[in-house]
Amino acid sequence: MINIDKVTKTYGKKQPLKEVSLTISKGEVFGLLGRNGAGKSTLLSILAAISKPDSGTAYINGMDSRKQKRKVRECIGYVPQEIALWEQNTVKENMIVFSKLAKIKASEESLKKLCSDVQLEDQWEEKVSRLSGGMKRKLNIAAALIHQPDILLMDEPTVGIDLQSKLEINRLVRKLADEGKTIVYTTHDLNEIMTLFNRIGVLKDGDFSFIGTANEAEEEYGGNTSRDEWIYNLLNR
Ligand SMILES: Nc1ncnc2c1ncn2[C@@H]1O[C@H](COP(=O)(O)OP(=O)(O)OP(=O)(O)O)[C@@H](O)[C@H]1O
Repeated sequence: MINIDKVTKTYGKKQPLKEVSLTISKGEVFGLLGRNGAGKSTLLSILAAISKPDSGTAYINGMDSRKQKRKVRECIGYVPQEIALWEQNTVKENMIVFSKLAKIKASEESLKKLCSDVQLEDQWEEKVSRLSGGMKRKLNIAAALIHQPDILLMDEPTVGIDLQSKLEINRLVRKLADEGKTIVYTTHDLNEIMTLFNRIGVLKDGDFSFIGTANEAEEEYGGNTSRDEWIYNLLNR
């Protein structure tokens, strides 16, 4: 469970987060939306205990992300926007390095199982530099799951990848939520906005301008306009 209580973050003259509050339940898939620069990655990095709020508190499973950084990181899996892998090593070698970094004594079998959960079993011995963009994303997701986190934070995990990988990632996200993991996921993808999330939240001018289901958003912003148009309005108004 995630409880964000009046979190503020300022960078110079910019204030992407102004006393933002939100509760996300266990097993929920929450779509974090907003225009470029709205503060989505800033909020994810605070939840991941990578950066600190200037004021307010983010509680992760009841723990203060600022004061109990190490314990918070143990229950968070973070998939960053930028793919971060050792290109000259194999999938297997990458998974072993990630498990060592996470200080987890994972068996080769369990690491391979995580890769097969993201349909990468055939690439186990393949060099990362030979993988497609979608495969690299899936490997980053498998790596984020090594320490069996309760919460998965995913920053645009499907941007710029092939349709098959995207659908596989979407299915995995729903499966992980069904198993009880809490997922916060940023996207600009219209289909994901409509179908993937239990709730969506739109960050605008430092706070949530909308929190609710996609259907509720459509009722509020839809009317006679096309889907593209009302989602544009949802993000911009
Ligand atoms: N380390 C930093 N130093 C200074 N400004 C920053 C820093 N990180 C983010 N910002 C600024 O804070 C604002 C929010 O950025 P953030 O990356 O959180 O937005 P975003 O919603 O994730 O955008 P995108 O959809 O483009 O990824 C932007 O104006 C950005 O330029």
